[in-house]
Amino acid sequence: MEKVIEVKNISKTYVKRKTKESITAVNDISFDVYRGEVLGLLGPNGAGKTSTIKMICGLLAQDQGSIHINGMDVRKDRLKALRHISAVLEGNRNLYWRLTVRENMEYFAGNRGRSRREMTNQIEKLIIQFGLKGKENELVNGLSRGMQQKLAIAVALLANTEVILLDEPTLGLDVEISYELREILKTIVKEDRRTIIISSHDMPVVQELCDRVTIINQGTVIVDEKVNNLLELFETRAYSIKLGNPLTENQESQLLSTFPLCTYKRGPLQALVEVNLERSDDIYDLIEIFKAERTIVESIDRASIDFEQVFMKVVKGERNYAMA
Ligand SMILES: Nc1ncnc2c1ncn2[C@@H]1O[C@H](COP(=O)(O)OP(=O)(O)OP(=O)(O)O)[C@@H](O)[C@H]1O
Repeated sequence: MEKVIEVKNISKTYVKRKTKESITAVNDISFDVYRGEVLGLLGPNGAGKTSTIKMICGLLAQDQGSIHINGMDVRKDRLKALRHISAVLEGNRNLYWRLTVRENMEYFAGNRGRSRREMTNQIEKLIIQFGLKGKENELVNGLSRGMQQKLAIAVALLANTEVILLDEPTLGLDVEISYELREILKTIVKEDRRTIIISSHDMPVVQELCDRVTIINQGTVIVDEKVNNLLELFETRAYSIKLGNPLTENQESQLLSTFPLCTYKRGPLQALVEVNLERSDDIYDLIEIFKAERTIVESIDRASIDFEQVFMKVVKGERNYAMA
């Protein structure tokens, strides 16, 4: 597969003006994005996602390292490289507030070698796809936040660039709009096969849309893996164990010290342990804890897991999330 975006060893340190304190937001990050791939750029607050996206679209200069888009250096060949990118950044909408929905679309579609008819057809298609029908002649100013966000993404698509960067596309939207946007993006991803980077805290969006994720924490990459592989890996390790009698206090504290990320739910007569067994030997440690007080194990089942749980486990630093 052909690399469209190549991020090599980039770093960025900010120096606070008042205190002169320096903050390393990005520390030697590298990753590639291949043609037609949807990459999720994830990480907890302050991990360095927005800084990374801003460097990719040339809004922020890295201190070290290089970024190439279709082989063009974003710093040295800036204009040529940026011709391939459209970005929707958080809180920085690519829209004119005093123009209507349709005027914005027509303005940003530009010509880009397309005939007027072709452009009008694409605008019509996006108006329907993004649920903007009936709003075409309204000023952006008066639209709801969800509508503005949908229009911002539609406008980014209209530029017909190969690369689209979406920073937190569903942030601050209510559940319904967020779901609707996710479904629209799903169709676009399937139909268009553009190369997309999505930075998001919205794990259902990531699970549904992304082929691969790069997870960063404190400015460095901690995981770069296909979404399905990560889910599979954690699924094969997640167990749900039903106990016929609750654990003693001593057993409970041993369980939580051996498996700090497990959950223990105690009922009056029964109990449930949900645990991730990272190494095959872990099962023996677990059984030893139950055996010590002759606890009845009623069943051991594989637990289902979603991407939100995978993300939390990776970020909280389970001992070994690398692929076996
Ligand atoms: N202009 C700036 N000046 C000083 N520090 C900054 C600046 N921009 C970002 N930072 C700091 O750099 C670190 C990384 O910030 P960045 O916005 O890239 O992270 P993020 O992963 O996008 O976070 P979030 O999910 O909260 O948006 C944070 O500690 C942030 O406070």
